[in-house]
Amino acid sequence: MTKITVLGSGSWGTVLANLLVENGHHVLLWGRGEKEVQEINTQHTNRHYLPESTLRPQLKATTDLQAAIAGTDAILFVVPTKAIRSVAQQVAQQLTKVPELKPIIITATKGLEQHTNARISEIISHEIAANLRQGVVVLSGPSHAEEVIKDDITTLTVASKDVPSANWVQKIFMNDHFRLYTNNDVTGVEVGAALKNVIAIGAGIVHGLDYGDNAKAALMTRGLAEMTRMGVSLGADPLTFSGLSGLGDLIVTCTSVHSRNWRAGNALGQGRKLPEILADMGMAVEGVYTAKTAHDLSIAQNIDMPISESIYKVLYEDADLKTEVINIMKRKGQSENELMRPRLSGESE
Ligand SMILES: NC(=O)c1ccc[n+]([C@@H]2O[C@H](COP(=O)([O-])OP(=O)(O)OC[C@H]3O[C@@H](n4cnc5c(N)ncnc54)[C@H](O)[C@@H]3O)[C@@H](O)[C@H]2O)c1
Ligand SMILES: O=P(O)(O)OC[C@H](O)CO
Repeated sequence: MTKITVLGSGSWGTVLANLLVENGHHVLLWGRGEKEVQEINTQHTNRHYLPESTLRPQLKATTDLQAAIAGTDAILFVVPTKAIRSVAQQVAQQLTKVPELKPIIITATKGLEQHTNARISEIISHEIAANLRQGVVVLSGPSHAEEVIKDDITTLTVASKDVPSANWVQKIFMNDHFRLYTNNDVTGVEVGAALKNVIAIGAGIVHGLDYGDNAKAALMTRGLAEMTRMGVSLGADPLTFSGLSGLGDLIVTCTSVHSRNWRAGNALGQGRKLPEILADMGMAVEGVYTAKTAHDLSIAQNIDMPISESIYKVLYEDADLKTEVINIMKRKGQSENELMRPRLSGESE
């Protein structure tokens, strides 16, 4: 039987662990909260993150990282972006004690690290030396935990430069309601996954401000153009952005009430303040964090990202929402044919 370690007992980690149990694998879920781990083991629930769901009784959780990793075939990271590096360092410490283990590493986290602008697979590959593991595989796509836990139909992308590792991950996750496609464009998949969260905050803002469907379609389409521009500047294939990890995830995150990013934006549009929104959410809202990285990256790469930049200003500079919308509309006329438009210094965003 395949043994899989899942790191992060929040919404997505718990649901992916539960799905792997459903597929017949031996799964150990590692969490940092003793109470949460006890609840999963004894009541088969995780009420803070999944209030209405019951988990499979075979799913076991632990706070002991060494025990979670012992004898494992694969380690799946599902902690928020800001925790990835420190958790990867802890994992590397454990793997050094058992160098013969060499698990496949998987990540389902969506973000870009602040200050370094690094993608999740880059952080993990750097912190866990290649001699301690097999390939690093990225799992991404339109997938809300709230629907996967109900066995609703979901499709994802598994991206890796290591084809055997990607094929292995595709196989362990697939079943009649969970379908995966492989992709070798790791950069495109990870950049799309991270940047769509920023655009989803914008989609929530537009809804909260009571703009119509035209505005929502415009935001998603021009947001996708920004995501693609940035991805291509970092070496991604533009076609990846039409796939599940790009357009697919953008659609679900910009239109679903399950989305934490959309809900945060919607609350901002209705006039609530960010600290209060985040405190009430009690779950990762990755787009808030990624908006800062997108801002830094757009300067570093000299890439024009007016929508993401406006969202950054709303989040970090307390900019007025309606003024930002009007400023985007009043920008100089552009051609839709242009893929790589540089950031124009001094232009009003
Ligand atoms: N929720 C979803 O439907 C969903 C779907 C696809 C991808 N994702 C991505 O998965 C990642 C996790 O999201 P989530 O929704 O599960 O978040 P969440 O807020 O529901 O859970 C995060 C979990 O990580 C734990 N954690 C935080 N910092 C930690 C640390 N330093 N060490 C150990 N554990 C730590 C928290 O205690 C919590 O259990 C995010 O990048 C998100 O974008 C989420
Ligand atoms: O709830 P969100 O906004 O974090 O989005 C979750 C997933 O990324 C959707 O695919």
